[in-house]
Amino acid sequence: MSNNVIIALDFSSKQEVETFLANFGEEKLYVKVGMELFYKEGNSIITYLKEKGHQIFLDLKLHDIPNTVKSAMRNLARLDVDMVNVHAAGGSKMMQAALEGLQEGTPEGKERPLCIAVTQLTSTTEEVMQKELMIPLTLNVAVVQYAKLAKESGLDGVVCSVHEVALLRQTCGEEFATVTPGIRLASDSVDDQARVATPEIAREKGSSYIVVGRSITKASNPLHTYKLVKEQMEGQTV
Ligand SMILES: O=c1ccn([C@@H]2O[C@H](COP(=O)(O)O)[C@@H](O)[C@H]2O)c(=O)[nH]1
Repeated sequence: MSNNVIIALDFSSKQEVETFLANFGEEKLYVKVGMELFYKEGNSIITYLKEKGHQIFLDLKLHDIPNTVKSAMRNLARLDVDMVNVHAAGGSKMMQAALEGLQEGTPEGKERPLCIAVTQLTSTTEEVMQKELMIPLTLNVAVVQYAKLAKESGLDGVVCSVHEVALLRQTCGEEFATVTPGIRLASDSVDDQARVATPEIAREKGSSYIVVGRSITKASNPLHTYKLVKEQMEGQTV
C-alpha cells in the first residue's frame, strides 16, 4: 500500500532538504515539493528525490487557460512524479486539458501521475470565501461542487480539509482520493491554516492522504514526530 503520510518539503534550497532528509536515514518517504522549492531548484530537485527512492507530489496548483495548463502538464508528466494538481476554480475544460497534457507527456511504460484539484485552500475560512471571494455558499457546498466538477472532468481526487472528507466520500465515492493538508498535532500552533485536524481525526474521517509540513519539518526530532503522525494515521497507539 502507498504511504499515506506526505511530508511537505517547504524549504528554500536543496541543501536544506538534504539536511532535513538526513534525519530519516534510508526510510522511503512520500514527499511534497511545492512552489518555494521547485521555483528555486527546478527539475533537478525532482531527479534528486527520485534517485533517493521517494514518492513525489509536485504541488504547483496550476490555474490558467486550458491550452497553457495542457502544455505545462505535458512537461510535468515527463518528470515522472506520482501526483500533480490544479485549482478546480479553473473549471472543467481546464481540468480536462490538464489530464490530456498528462496523458500525452507520460513516458511509455510509466503510469500517469494522479491528478487532483484544490477545492478551497485549507487556509480559507467560510467567512473569507463568502465576503472576500464573494462565493455565496457554505464552505461544504462549495467544496462538494468543486469536487464533483473535478470528478466529472476525470480527475483522481481533490485537496480539501479533513472536515469535508466524510461528505466527499458520500458524494464522490470511496475511490475518489481526498488529500488533506492542515494537519496539526494537538499541541501544535495552527499558524496560517484555518481548517485543521489531527492525523487521528483524519484517519477517523477517512482521508486518503494527509499532508504534513511544519509539524514535522520544524519538530526538534522530525523522525520521531513523523512516526507519531504515521501511528495516529494508521490507528496504532504509541
Ligand atoms: O489547501 C491547501 C493546499 C496545499 N497546502 C500545502 O500543504 C502544506 C501544508 O503545510 P503545513 O506546514 O503543514 O501547514 C503547504 O505546503 C501548503 O502549501 C495547504 O496547506 N492547503
